[in-house]
Amino acid sequence: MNRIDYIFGELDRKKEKALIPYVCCGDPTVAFTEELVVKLAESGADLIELGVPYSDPVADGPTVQKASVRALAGKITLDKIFSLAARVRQKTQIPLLIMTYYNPVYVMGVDHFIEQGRAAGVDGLIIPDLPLEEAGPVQEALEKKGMNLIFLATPTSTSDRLKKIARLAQGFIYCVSVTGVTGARQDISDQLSLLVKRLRQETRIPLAAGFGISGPENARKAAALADGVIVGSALIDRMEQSLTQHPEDYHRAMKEGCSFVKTLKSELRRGEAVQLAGRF
Ligand SMILES: O=P(O)(O)OC[C@@H](O)[C@@H](O)c1c[nH]c2ccccc12
Repeated sequence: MNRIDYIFGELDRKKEKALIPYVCCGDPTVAFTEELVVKLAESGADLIELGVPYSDPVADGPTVQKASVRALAGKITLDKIFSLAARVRQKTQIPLLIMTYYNPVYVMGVDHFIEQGRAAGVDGLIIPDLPLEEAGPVQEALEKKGMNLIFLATPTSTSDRLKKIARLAQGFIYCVSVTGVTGARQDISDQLSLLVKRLRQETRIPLAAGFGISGPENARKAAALADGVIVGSALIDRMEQSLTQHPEDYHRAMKEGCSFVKTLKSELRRGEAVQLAGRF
């Protein structure tokens, strides 16, 4: 069994929801990301999204864009990200997902990219701009290495599309909770609840909600609907603020990030959120 299925099985047994932080690799340095990922795992994160910074993003909101600019300024590369993943893998068994636009995969070559990921102990890929219709070869290549392709479903996906996603999905489905770009928001929209209901009619695979989760309150709401939550911008915002107030105090920024993740996870351990989900 791969690490993704294993962790969702464990969470189900413990009646907990998954917390999936997104980190932007190399923001502000590779060493920071490396230590951060290990500490997030110790702070209650269940899976980690390792974001590949990209200069021409499609769905990144301002926070993720700024993080990517910082990482690119620090000369982050795919090779550095694979070796970062490999070093993290020496220290923790947390499932690692590489989140990247398709272009870097295409340029490196699908097989080579996947082989590098496998060697580094990566468990799956999330490729938001890879259309379902063209995902077949990538998914097959991943499958051969025991890795998963995580699909995204959005509030605007048609029923036909949701059916296809449900049929092909592995690991979990990334439920985009809003129409728009990434970034912390005040509240969880009704769109998420509808999307989850629609997907639930098609599949029992775990559903993780992302886009706009900004704190304990709306993490709990999202977790009441889905099996897990993905948090990117809100985590990056906290560390960025800390670094603005205390320049170069990386240790402090990392601590802030970890205590945020601890707070979020404690909401996802609460029984009431779990009962509402009704996966089984
Ligand atoms: O930042 P948010 O609103 O918490 O959402 C997670 C998101 O940042 C992360 O999963 C992500 C970063 N870039 C993306 C591009 C497409 C889809 C998702 C993403």
